[in-house]
Amino acid sequence: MNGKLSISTDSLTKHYSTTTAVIDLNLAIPAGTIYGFLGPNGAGKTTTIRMLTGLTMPTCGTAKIAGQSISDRKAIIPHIGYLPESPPIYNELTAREQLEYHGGLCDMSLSDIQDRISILLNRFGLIEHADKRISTYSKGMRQKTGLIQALMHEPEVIFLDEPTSGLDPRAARTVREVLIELADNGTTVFLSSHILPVVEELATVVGILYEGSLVAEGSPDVLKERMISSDEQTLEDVFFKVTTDDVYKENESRDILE
Ligand SMILES: Nc1ncnc2c1ncn2[C@@H]1O[C@H](COP(=O)(O)OP(=O)(O)OP(=O)(O)O)[C@@H](O)[C@H]1O
Repeated sequence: MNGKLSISTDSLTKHYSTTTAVIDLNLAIPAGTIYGFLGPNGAGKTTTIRMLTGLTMPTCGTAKIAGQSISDRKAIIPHIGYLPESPPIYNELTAREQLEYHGGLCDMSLSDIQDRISILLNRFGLIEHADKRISTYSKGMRQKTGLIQALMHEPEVIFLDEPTSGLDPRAARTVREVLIELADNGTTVFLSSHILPVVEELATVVGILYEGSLVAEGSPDVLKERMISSDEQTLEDVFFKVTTDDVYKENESRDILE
């Protein structure tokens, strides 16, 4: 990890008519961080990711991804990979065609596209199915295709919404190993997941969103230490504590990012 910020937001806020989805979100995430983004259903995680990937405009506030303003989606696209909850892939295409198409959109050269497709299809055990239509794929195979697509242009920042969803244990382990390797090489991984043991294992920093506000942030160990209890604590205990109505106030844990 170095001091360069890959993701920074300043009072990022999104209102949908009468709903406030995200309010005054301030993030400062250095390159090489695996940032576990947690929160109950409806907390504002997807809205945050959609703002950070330029898919929806904030109502107010600003953000930069890899130094580029999110208001300029064209400028951020080459720097980001995004795996939403439902992988954005075409049933009519084969995985190879889908990935070639995506590589072209990312301005990759043909030889880079072919090299990356081959490496990643092998890594995720999909090579034998690469020339079958995606419409014939299982949920896990679709998920792997979406994940490869998010990674193939080697973006500096990767946004992942439940990346291990639908994967068998071996594939889920491969994903975890790949994410650790990416972060070791300076890629920033923004990981939204309800699977707390996965976040606890992978994340170097965890942020917990509750009703649109960041109510806790810090390393999993720091957050656990801040729980006032003699019992052994898990990230799940922290999650339940900070997402009750008796909102746990954020304080010194943010210092670790600044
Ligand atoms: N397009 C939209 N129009 C109106 N309200 C929306 C829209 N998208 C999200 N919301 C509302 O914004 C709030 C935050 O939703 P969001 O999808 O960001 O939460 P989330 O944390 O991703 O939830 P989940 O874990 O269930 O996926 C919710 O109250 C939701 O109903």
